[in-house]
Order: sequence, then C-alpha cells, then structure tokens
Amino acid sequence: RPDNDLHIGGIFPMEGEGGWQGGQACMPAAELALADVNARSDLLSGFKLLLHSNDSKCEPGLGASVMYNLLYNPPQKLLLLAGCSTVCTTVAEAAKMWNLMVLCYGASSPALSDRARFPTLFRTHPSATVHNPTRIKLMQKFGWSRIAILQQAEEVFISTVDDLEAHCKKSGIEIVTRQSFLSDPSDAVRNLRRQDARVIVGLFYVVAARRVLCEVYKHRLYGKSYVWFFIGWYEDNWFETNLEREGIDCTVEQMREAAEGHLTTEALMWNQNANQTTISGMTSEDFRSRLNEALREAGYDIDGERFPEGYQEAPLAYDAVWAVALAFNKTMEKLEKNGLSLKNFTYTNKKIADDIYEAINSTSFLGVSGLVAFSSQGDRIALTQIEQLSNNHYVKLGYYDTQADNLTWLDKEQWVGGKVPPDRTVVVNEL
Ligand SMILES: CC1(C)CO[C@@H](CC(=O)O)CN1
Repeated sequence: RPDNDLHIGGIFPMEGEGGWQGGQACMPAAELALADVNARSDLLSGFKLLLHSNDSKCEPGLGASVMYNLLYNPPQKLLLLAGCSTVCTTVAEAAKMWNLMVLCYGASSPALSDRARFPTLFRTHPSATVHNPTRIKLMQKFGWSRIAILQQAEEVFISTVDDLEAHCKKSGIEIVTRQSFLSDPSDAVRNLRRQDARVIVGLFYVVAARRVLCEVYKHRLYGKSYVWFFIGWYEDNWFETNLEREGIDCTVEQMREAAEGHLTTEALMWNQNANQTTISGMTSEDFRSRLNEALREAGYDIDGERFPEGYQEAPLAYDAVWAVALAFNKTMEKLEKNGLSLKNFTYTNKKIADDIYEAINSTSFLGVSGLVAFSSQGDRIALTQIEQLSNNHYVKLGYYDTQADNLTWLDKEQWVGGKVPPDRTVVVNEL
C-alpha cells in the first residue's frame, strides 16, 4: 500500500511556569478535528492527515528544539501548528528556511503581523490589535475624544498601544497621557489623576489588573465620572479572587466598587450563532459538548468547572486543522493536474510551498470559531464582543464587525451616575 500519510508537526504549550499553557485544551481540540477531517471521504481522498505533537511549555527555546526534532526526523512534515506568541515568533521566523507554513492557533502578539519577518505565518487567533477599532467605535458612540492609556510594560501591550495611538490620531481622539508600569502601578495611577483622565484604556495581564484596580479604588478614579476599558479575556470574577495570595490590600467589596461599570472588549472565539451548522456539521455548542467529553476522558473535572487552560481558544485550534485540511485538499487538486501530489513536497520545493501558501491565503469557511479568513498579513479576521460589569456580572452590550464597520448594539449599558460620563471636567457657567 503506497504511503498516503500526510504529516504535520504540532507544537503545544502543555505545562510550564510562564506564559499560556493553552495546549491543555487546544491539543485535544486539534485531535478532534484530525479525526473529523480524516473521516470525510470528500477531503484529501485516499490520504490521511497525521499530527506529530510535542510540548513547548510556551518557551521559545524548547519550541525551537522541538521544531528541529520534527524537521530532522522522518517522516517529512508539510506544515507546523504552534501556540504562544513567543514560540510562534521563533518557529515562524525559522520555518521559511524549510518552506513550511506555520499556523498559529494561540498567538495574539501584534508583532506577528509582519510578512517581511514571517512570510509563511497564518493565525486563527486574532492579533491583540483587533480590540482597537472596537475601542475607537465605542469612544465615537459615547462622544469621548479625550482619553488616557494605562499599560503594563510588556511587548504585546506596547505594540497594541502603538496601534491604538495610530487609530486615535486618525479619528481625532486626543490621548492626554500614556502611563506605563512594570509591576507596581501606583505611580502610574496617581499620574492619571493629575492629568484629570476620565476615559482610560487599561492594557495589562490579570495579576497586574488586580493591582491596578486596588490603586484605582485608593485614588478614587472610579464611579460616575470615570470609564475604564479592560481586556475581556480575564476570568469572570478576576477582580475578587487571589487578593490575599497576591498581597492586594483592598477588600472584595472595595474591588467590586471600583470595578462597577467598566467596559471590556475581546475577540469572539466561539461562533455566536449557537444553532448555526459549521463546515464540520457541528454547531459551536455541539463542539463544546464533544470537547468537554474529550477533556473529561483526559482527566479534567469539567463539571466541577475545573477547565484546562486554552479552553476559550480551543475552537481556534479545531478550526486551524480544518484550514490545513481544506488548503491541502485544494493544493492536491491543483498538483494532480500535473501528475503530482503533496507527497512530492520537500523542504527545498518552493513551488509546492507557494501552492500551499496560496491555498491557505484564500481560506474562507464557517468554523466553530466563526468565519475563518486571513488578512494579507496572515492575521485572523474576527468579530469582537463588548461587555460591561453591572452588579458584579458581565452583561453583553454588543458586537463589532470591523471589516463591515457594523456595531450591533443591545442598549444594555448602565452608568453609575445615570448618564454617560463626560471625557473631561464640564464647567457649567452660572448665568
Ligand atoms: C486571549 C489570549 C489569552 C491572549 O494570549 C494568547 C497567548 C499568546 O499570545 O501567547 C492566548 N489567548
């Protein structure tokens, strides 16, 4: 029997100290997709897709050595799947030397949107810059043209804020101050008060977010005269957990009071229309049930709400495998016209690599994570969701489709003072 296996490498962050261990849910999701595409007789007819997985621990060095093992050991690989921005940066910068496409299911760094450095990179995970047009849209909706920025000094937030500044300039929104901090936000928050900041965009990881919120409470930078934009992918009760362990000297009540009313933006990773059948024949809720089953078998206590890391991003990994299978299928059809197949691919065969690139570049299908399509930089085109914390739970306020400039608004927003807070001190002239 001729060898009709098509091999791809999978680099998953499974466990480690730093970064994101999203491989815990993303690897099972990728394996579900592998089974589904191999079960389809109308895809890669006669060929079988095989995934060779390894743990990167979200460390670029280990990711690089895992990549070399995949490439220097048979069988020949056709493409690499990877997660974590740091690992994707290393793998995607090197992969071009082997004419390999890299599909990242868990990388949000804006630095990856760079075809000069990463000519073969595609990602089903949107860049962190996907929040920015949504933030601008909300500022325009509520008439805020004077804002402040508070950020943690991390590469992903620095490049996201650079992009936000560019959007603000284009939209005539003034940034009165841009404060950044390494790990202690107290000086930065104090400076916000000095600059009379009222509408503040906050960009930091969740541990830093708790420190910021307690400082906001102490400096009374919350309530009816302030609006905070936070990132929406923290866990729902992020502002009232771990306070003791992280030395936050605010009580749960104080944190809740400071958090009341803040807005969040996040990229949609689960197809919103829960009844919509996707390319796999499943709805996103069907996918959730199958993923939960696979995770229970892997030993996770899903019913006890003990979710593995990467659960939120699992649809991105599932759809990444579908994007590969569909692109290989398209490439196979093209090669067969010349009596060739993907089995003819070698690490020095740029021609076939270009065919695979073209096929991925023109991806467009409805996956469990929504419409899967890439920008010319290989970035995932995604919808964003806007929420607001009201009485301690997040309320959906709307969705934004940047491509169509279409804001779906549910008119659910509540303001502490009963009206939209102004972006500056309003002087009322006594007549
Ligand atoms: C939304 C988040 C948590 C952003 O970081 C991604 C990981 C990374 O960019 O390294 C995973 N998804």
